Amino acid sequence: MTPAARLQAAITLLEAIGEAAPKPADRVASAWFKQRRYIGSKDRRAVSELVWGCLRAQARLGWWLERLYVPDGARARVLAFALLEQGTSAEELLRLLDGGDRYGPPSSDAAEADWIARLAGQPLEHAEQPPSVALEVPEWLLPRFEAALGPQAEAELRAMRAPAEVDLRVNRLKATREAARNALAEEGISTWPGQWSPLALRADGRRPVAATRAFRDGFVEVQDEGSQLVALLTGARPGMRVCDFCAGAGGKTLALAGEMDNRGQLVACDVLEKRLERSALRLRRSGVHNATRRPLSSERDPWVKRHKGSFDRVLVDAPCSGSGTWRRNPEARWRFDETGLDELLALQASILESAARLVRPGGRLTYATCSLLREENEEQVERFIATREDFRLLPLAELWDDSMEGAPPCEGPMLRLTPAQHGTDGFFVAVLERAAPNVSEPDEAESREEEKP
Ligand SMILES: C[S@@+](CC[C@H](N)C(=O)[O-])C[C@H]1O[C@@H](n2cnc3c(N)ncnc32)[C@H](O)[C@@H]1O
Repeated sequence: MTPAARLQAAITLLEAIGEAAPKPADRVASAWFKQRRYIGSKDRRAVSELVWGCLRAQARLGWWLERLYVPDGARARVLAFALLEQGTSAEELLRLLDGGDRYGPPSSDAAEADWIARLAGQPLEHAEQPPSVALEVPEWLLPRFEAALGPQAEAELRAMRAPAEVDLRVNRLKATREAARNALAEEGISTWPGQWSPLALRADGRRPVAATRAFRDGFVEVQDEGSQLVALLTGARPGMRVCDFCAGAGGKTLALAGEMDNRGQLVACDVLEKRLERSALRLRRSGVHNATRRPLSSERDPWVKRHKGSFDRVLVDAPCSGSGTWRRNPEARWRFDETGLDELLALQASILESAARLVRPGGRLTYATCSLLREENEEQVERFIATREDFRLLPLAELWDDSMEGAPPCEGPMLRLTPAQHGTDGFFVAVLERAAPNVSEPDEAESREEEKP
């Protein structure tokens, strides 16, 4: 592809992402590239870099376009990004636009040539941008980040603007970390051990791991190191009965299965059956034999009542704002509002309350999110404990020693991981233990009501 054709491809893809909202950008992009198999890997990387650059700089680009009275759109954004962040000069850009390349963008008019000349040489981040623009965070959310992260908020939000590393989790059922690392190296993929998880490998990210034999043979899965820690801290062990209550496409189910060494029972639940189905192939590839999938009508599905008190471990990887994963899904930050957050908070509380019923006395309930907001994390757990005398928070340091080497990365009973501090996506984990019998569940009466026809 010529540089001009790459520009045009980026404009078209950015437009497609905008039109397909709220569909996640990575899904739109992968379908878009699939329909254009003639685009080679180098060009694909260059186009993606432009598009993801624009998504990461959404607010700052918008600020610049508004300042120069430029009508907003995919073309303006891609061109502005090339000028502001990629160091393309105005002359170079105009040469590309006006060079008559049949696969390039249509040539520029006088108004466009004028703003291109004025924008060239400016920095993407400007001292006059308000903090929410410079830090790429919706204005209403900034105070919540500050409340959660204190003086670290700015550093974390800056870290969240950058792309994430490619993390892999070694599948214990098929390989050791060393064996997986060697297998990947033989296929030209360099990796190095992660900092926290004993199963983590960090890849250089320039070659697609999913195309390797090591991946197809189930030696590794792509999974952020923070997500690996959530699964490890759940403390699933061979022979246990384990429920992954919000299993989605099975990212953590796979990790739990590895910890169980294929022994015991693992049940993956979710309200989205299609998402749950996507885990089937991954479970097969990973050689997991002890997992079943259980679609739920809601968190209060009668299945929960029927299986109350029967699981040693229950993981609630709750639906959340995803505010810890903006490095991977930069567009997600603009796609939810205060009402959406309030709805999520109510859902999280309800899921936690219902999933808690599944835990046997002496068993554990793990609550996790990929959010950094206190409302979704510490406050949910504190509210739950305040109403449930039969659950107590387990100290993280103890749980950490059971599964990890080295000191835990934070103090206190709950774990919060952040991109700037830990090099992972933002995650939150709290593990609660259910007391021995004779403390009755407060919602027993209510759940009996539910079962009436
Ligand atoms: C953070 S995602 C789970 C990601 C998954 N555990 C993984 O590691 O790949 C949260 C999941 O909760 C599911 N969910 C939403 N509402 C639910 C409910 N009421 N009961 C159970 N699961 C629910 C969503 O469909 C979504 O798949």
